[in-house]
Amino acid sequence: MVHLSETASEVRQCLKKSLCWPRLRGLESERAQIFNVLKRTVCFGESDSLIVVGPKGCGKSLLVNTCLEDLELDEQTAEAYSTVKLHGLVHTDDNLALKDIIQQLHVDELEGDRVTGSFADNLLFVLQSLESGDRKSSKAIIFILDEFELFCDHRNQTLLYNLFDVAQSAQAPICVVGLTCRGDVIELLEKRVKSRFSHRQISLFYNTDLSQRKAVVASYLTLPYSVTDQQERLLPYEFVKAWNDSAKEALEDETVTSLLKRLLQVDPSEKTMKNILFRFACEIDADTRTVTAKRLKDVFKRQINVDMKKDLLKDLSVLEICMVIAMKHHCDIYDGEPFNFEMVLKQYLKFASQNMGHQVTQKPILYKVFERLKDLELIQPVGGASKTYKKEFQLFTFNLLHSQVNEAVQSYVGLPTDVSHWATSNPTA
Ligand SMILES: Nc1ncnc2c1ncn2[C@@H]1O[C@H](COP(=O)(O)OP(=O)(O)OP(=O)(O)O)[C@@H](O)[C@H]1O
Repeated sequence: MVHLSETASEVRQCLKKSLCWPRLRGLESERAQIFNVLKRTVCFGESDSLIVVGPKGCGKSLLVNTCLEDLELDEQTAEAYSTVKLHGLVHTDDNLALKDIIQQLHVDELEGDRVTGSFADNLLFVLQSLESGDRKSSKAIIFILDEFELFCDHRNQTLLYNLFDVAQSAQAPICVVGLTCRGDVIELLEKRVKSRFSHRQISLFYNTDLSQRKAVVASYLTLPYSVTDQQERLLPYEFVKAWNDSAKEALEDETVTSLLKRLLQVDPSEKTMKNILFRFACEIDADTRTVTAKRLKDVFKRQINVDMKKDLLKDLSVLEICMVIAMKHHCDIYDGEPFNFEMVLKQYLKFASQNMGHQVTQKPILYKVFERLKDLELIQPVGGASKTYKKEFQLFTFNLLHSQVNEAVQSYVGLPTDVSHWATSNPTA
């Protein structure tokens, strides 16, 4: 006789397991592309470099880790390479990175030998210490640089320069793979570093298709009929069937669908969605026999209500809110086209001259406000910060939904009435 709490714990475990050990879905061509680059380095000693660019939580790490697993399983490449993983938030300077490279390559005994040489000498010495015979028989090294853009802040970009230099001049068989969220990352590279980079770039995007998102949620909520590991099976077939059927049904619920849609608009990253489902899994108790739409609604609503941007908007000053409204109006008029400070200023002045008369704020102060909104990431530069334009003409995109602005305006305590009227007025009228 199976106890109800044991069933609940088994269900929790199954769901958490599938949430924690994801398998890559789709991205076949990107996977093949990265795998081929890595394989060429490992099998033929062809050094290379590439950067995977995509927004947070879109699957960059999962994609690269899957390619590394593929490499491990491939008979031709197994054990013929070493992997070094560095992270921009951990390896905040090049010496820290070099120390970790030495540790990860298990060549610690070399550390004392070359402490007097330059960084480049030391790095090359470490890489060449793994060589044996000709280039093809040397052990290849795959460098994974997560949060790649942070390595660009290192002094003189020495690590990047040396890694790309080794890769380009084929001094040792290495492949440098950078992972970053910044689409303008190439512009962050110094000229001499940029010229050594292969310019191989792979871009990933969020999948915002609602029916595909539903299928993903369903796959995470589905319990397996057979347990593959050695555990004793506790869940009866009828229970699993009822659970899986109820999950499908709950996902067809109208409110659940609209909540999923809203979440895709607010935060399309799969990471967030998985966090919500993880919470759902944690809350499964002995009374949970099926997936109900009500439970799903509860967890999704809780997450959607924790809208960070909404919280940020709540703390803005009236002037900052005015600039946000001016941006919203610009987007309404020009159909979401990017804007620069001068364009937003024009919208603001149109309103201020009609409603505030003598209180019109000076341009330098408004520019400071604009910069603060940029620092809060409520607006985002198009194509990175360009040095060729004056900063007032740098183009930005609006990172807020109109509904977020409207809600913030409605809930703002003490906002002047003319500002709230302006927020809800039709700018094209
Ligand atoms: N194509 C996909 N297939 C399966 N899972 C995915 C896919 N894309 C994203 N995910 C899920 O999203 C989560 C985040 O993925 P991952 O950590 O690889 O993103 P990332 O782009 O590296 O994020 P960050 O920029 O924050 O480092 C993973 O747990 C993974 O389960």
